[in-house]
Amino acid sequence: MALPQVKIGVIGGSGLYQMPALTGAVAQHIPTPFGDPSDALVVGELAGVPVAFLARHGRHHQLLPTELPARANIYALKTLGVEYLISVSAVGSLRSEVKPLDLVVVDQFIDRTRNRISTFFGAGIVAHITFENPVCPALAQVLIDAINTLNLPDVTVHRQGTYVCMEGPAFSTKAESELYRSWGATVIGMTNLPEAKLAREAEIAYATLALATDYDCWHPDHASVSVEMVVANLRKNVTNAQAVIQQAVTQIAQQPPPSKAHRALKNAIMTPLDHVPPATLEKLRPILAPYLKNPS
Ligand SMILES: CSC[C@H]1O[C@H](OP(=O)(O)O)[C@H](O)[C@@H]1O
Ligand SMILES: Nc1ncnc2[nH]cnc12
Repeated sequence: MALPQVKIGVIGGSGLYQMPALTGAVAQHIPTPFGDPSDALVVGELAGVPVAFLARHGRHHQLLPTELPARANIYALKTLGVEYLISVSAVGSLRSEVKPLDLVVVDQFIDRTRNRISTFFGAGIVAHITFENPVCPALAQVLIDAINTLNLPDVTVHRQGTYVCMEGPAFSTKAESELYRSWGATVIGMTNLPEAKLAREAEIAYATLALATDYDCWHPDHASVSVEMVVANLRKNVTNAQAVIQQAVTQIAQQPPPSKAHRALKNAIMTPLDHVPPATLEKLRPILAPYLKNPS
């Protein structure tokens, strides 16, 4: 049976394993050439707008950051027709002004992962996407506007910030935490960078709504991060996150923001497509479709 087509995707991280506001939800199991996604993609409507939701670590939080099938996740979302992808993530704060329970609309990343595959390319096709601005500024602005429109009581929003993506699963040492602070980074997590790269390769606009849950382990006046602390703070602000997503989705549906990400491969593919092995072209068909002579 043909899959439903949905323009907006949401990846929920720690603490956001489902979206109760999603109506008419149907679970879609979408196998991909890169394996199975983290879980079924749940397709339904948020305030009347079709949305696909995916629990990043699986609905029971059973996948480590290193084990996340990021390629399958992004590929499956692309197969559904997703053009805008909102990531919701728990992060540690590396700055005193970003307090636990604050929201950060991240605009930069630093890659400290060591054991992830963050490209769809290879196997006879080479491409180099531009990644100077890893987050789609137009989609990030939608998140900021959504937060401002909601006027949530007691919520501080930071309109930009650099997210260090570490390998995990252990949290950082104090020396690492201080190192990232000396680099000027704002928050730390373990998941978003591979997703952002793969979404760009798949020409999907990507933005992150980061929920600060702790001060990692650098702050002299605050206890070091623990799962207990992260979960307690997530419980408090996951409702806010869902409200922001619903508002953002409404705004995207009313006025889809133009995004350069939607043409990210235009000048990125090095290998002439007639020199790419047919099996590779077939595997990447949903991603390469606009550039193929015979797209369907
Ligand atoms: C439960 S604390 C560490 C865990 O939380 C974050 O996950 P996500 O980005 O999916 O919200 C962090 O990256 C770690 O995976
Ligand atoms: N301090 C931290 N480090 C890495 N990932 C996190 N997720 C939430 N808090 C974190």
